[in-house]
Amino acid sequence: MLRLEQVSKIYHRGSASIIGVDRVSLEVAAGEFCAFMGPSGCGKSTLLNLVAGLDSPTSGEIVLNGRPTARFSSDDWTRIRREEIGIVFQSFHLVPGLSAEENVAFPLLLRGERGGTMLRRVEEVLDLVGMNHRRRHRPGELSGGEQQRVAIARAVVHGPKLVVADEPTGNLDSQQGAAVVDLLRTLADQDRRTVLLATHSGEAAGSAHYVWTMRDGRLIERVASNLLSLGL
Ligand SMILES: Nc1ncnc2c1ncn2[C@@H]1O[C@H](COP(=O)(O)OP(=O)(O)OP(=O)(O)O)[C@@H](O)[C@H]1O
Repeated sequence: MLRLEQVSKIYHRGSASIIGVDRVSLEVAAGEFCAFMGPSGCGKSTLLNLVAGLDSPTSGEIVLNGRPTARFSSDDWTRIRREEIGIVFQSFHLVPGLSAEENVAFPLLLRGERGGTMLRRVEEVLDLVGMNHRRRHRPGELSGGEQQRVAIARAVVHGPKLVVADEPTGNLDSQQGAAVVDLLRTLADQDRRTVLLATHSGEAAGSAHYVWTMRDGRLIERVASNLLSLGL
């Protein structure tokens, strides 16, 4: 579903070159939940941004569902993000003036969907994240964990095959964080979505099927997530 070949991202600031991601090669199959873990600045966000087309690589190739992304125009990327990718950020980015269900409906409205079928889909994903009972609440009336669950519902309402989550538990306490990563695991296990998670947290990464550790923009080691708790 996703393949990276020797992907690098170098940022230039004046005469300085800053390595974002350094010669990363990997393959992620459909339905896999893969976490990227490592210290601040190791390249986790850069890697996810490259995969989601929010940034473009300096060199190397990214192949998404058999298509090299270098060939995508910015209009292609907009359509692909609207149809095939769901993105979850650390700060939930919900629209404050809209209710939970209006926030979740938003991507469908952008696609021109209306009516009963759309409303049923919104209800279905709010059920999936356990937030139907709060559907009329605005973000300011929800806890951080609840807001993130609504943000996940919004990220998957259009049925994307790939979900990219950048530090989704960063603003949450450990109990709320656990509920959020469990939900990401459900998206992979039940719906066969591919999920990429960037996190500092070994606890969060432990919910993935496997974890890539990163340092200085490089993938270091692929670890089975059940070994994380043993400190291996
Ligand atoms: N737009 C940019 N311009 C210049 N350098 C950047 C830019 N974005 C990221 N970097 C640099 O690239 C490197 C990787 O950053 P990145 O944000 O991917 O790390 P991260 O692992 O996600 O960190 P954190 O856990 O703190 O979010 C860092 O050295 C960072 O300073």
